[in-house]
Amino acid sequence: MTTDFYKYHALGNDYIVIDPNIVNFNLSEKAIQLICDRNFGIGSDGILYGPIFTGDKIELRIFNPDGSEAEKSGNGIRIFSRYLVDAGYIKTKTFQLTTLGGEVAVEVLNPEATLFKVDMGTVTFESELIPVTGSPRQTVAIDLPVNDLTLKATCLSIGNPHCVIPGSEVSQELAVSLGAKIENHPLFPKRINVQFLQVLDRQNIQIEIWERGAGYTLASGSSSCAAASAAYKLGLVDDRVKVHMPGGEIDIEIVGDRVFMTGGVSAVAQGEFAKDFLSCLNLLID
Ligand SMILES: N[C@@H](CCC[C@H](N)C(=O)O)C(=O)O
Repeated sequence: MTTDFYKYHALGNDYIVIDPNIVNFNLSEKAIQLICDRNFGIGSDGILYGPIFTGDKIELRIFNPDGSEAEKSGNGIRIFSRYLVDAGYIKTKTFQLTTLGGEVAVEVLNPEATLFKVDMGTVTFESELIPVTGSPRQTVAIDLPVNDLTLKATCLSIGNPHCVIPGSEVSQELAVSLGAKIENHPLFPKRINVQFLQVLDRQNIQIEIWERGAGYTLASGSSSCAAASAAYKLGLVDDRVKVHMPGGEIDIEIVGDRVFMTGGVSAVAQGEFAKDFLSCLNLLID
């Protein structure tokens, strides 16, 4: 059997790895949508396409299930790092990856390669860099009108854009009812990932997530970095925070404007595309 794809999850946030060094496969928007479809395809919260070797860099491309390309993904980076170790590309404890959202530094924390620490890069609250429309400003506790509510949102970029909304309680219902409206709000020209944040104490936060291009997900690494950074900026938490999500927990450390994320990865499956499925995919490729 040849292996066309690998599937992993990080706290229930599942990704399919497609390695262009193995599969010569043109990933059109429609092909991505079909592969990620939970009824007509394999099903996942996204596709990790790589490694792409350019000079001494290892590039990773990250796709959402709607076919859009994301600049960064925290769980995606840990999953892809696990794949690089599993596939024998990486034999060192530390290495760098290049994403559209910048360079990240990865550390493999255990011999089984199930736990990773990632330097996710720097956070910015500057509206032009996220981006958020309107006059250039720091987007900390800004008004966000949605339906007949005016929410208080803190927006930031850690390579990809996030909008964090603190509240006294969070739930899946809240994320599902407001997520798509906020993702596609006119304030956010590149759309946005949304986190509903409840501060449990100064070292623990709970979040519910609505991901740009993916919808409701059980966990998100960049969302964990964003929610912890927003809570820290608002003075609600310390610089080390455990982020609780429906799928599990991630540890975040904030050092100046840099954010470090520590969390696990689990392998799920590896497999071959069936002939029927390949014919469907071929029809979707130009
Ligand atoms: N699940 C991810 C985030 C994936 C990208 C995101 N949907 C976007 O469009 O920016 C994570 O773990 O960070």
